[in-house]
Amino acid sequence: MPLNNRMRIRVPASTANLGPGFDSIGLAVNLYLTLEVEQSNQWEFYSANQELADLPNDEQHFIAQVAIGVAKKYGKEMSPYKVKVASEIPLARGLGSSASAIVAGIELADIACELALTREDKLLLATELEGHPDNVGASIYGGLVVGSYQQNEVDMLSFTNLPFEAVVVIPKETLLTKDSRDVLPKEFSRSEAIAASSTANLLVAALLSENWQLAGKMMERDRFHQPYRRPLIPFYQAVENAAKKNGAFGTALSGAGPTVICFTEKAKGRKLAHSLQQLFSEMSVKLLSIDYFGSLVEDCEPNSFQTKKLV
Ligand SMILES: Nc1ncnc2c1ncn2[C@@H]1O[C@H](COP(=O)(O)OP(=O)(O)OP(=O)(O)O)[C@@H](O)[C@H]1O
Ligand SMILES: N[C@@H](CCO)C(=O)O
Repeated sequence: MPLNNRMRIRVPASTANLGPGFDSIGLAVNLYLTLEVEQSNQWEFYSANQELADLPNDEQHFIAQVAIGVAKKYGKEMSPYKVKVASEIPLARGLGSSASAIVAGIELADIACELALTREDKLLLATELEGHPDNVGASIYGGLVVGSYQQNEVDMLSFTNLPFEAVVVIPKETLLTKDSRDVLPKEFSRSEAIAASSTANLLVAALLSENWQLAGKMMERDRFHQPYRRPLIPFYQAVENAAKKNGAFGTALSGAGPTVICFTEKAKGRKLAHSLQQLFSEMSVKLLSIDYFGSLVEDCEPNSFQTKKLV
């Protein structure tokens, strides 16, 4: 369907890795990037979010660039759109903001150019742009995703009905994924690779069999990235200790950080969130549930949220 009327695109945030599942495991959570789009004679971006205020307001906007690039890949020309953006996903904090923007751009190109992309097509396009499938997979499919990106293919499974929830501790400071990847080793020895991948394998088995104690142990045993990134996150240990004392079964760095994510069994998150907010009052503490819908496109009423033009 060509995009003549106003449409809404909604994409969930995501947390990647869950400890040892580096570049492979992702979980969609209930914070959203929402776009209202309608055809226009030029690209225009509007938002009421202060955090998005410094982004370009024209064709240079990241979401426009993604949409234009995807259309081009399919031999189509992307016509310009007026885009209103609302986001609950903090930028560069480890909650998949760039992945959600990539998925939104792909969804926009799909509906605008009638590409009829499948979820698998969107996953491959998004993975090529992001470099790994964990965040984008969760944002597209929803739920818990486990994926592998090799030889220009992405294989992924997604899981629903997961009886756990999460509390995130989000600092004010940003940490760009690029900077947080720069501190990681380029290579691992065979024994390190076996330890790291066996930990990730067992994490998946533990989560899916609801063995929370073992899942938490595997989150802490990550060998791929957390040992190298922890020095960048001075409050990590304090959050982990407090989370354990207050009912979390596991703690991990959310994506590339600096947000720290703590997991509890269902219905135990509220108490944990309350305790962590009291202890870490200078940070934003949020109780999150799992999103099982993934990205959605629907018709919408005009002006369903307030915005102003980006400058
Ligand atoms: N809604 C958005 N619109 C335009 N650009 C965005 C948007 N969200 C994120 N970005 C771009 O992505 C950058 C952040 O990407 P980065 O990969 O560093 O962090 P992240 O995706 O939030 O964290 P992580 O990948 O660890 O989950 C921002 O600085 C901005 O350039
Ligand atoms: N798997 C990625 C997620 C952040 O983009 C990382 O940890 O760097």
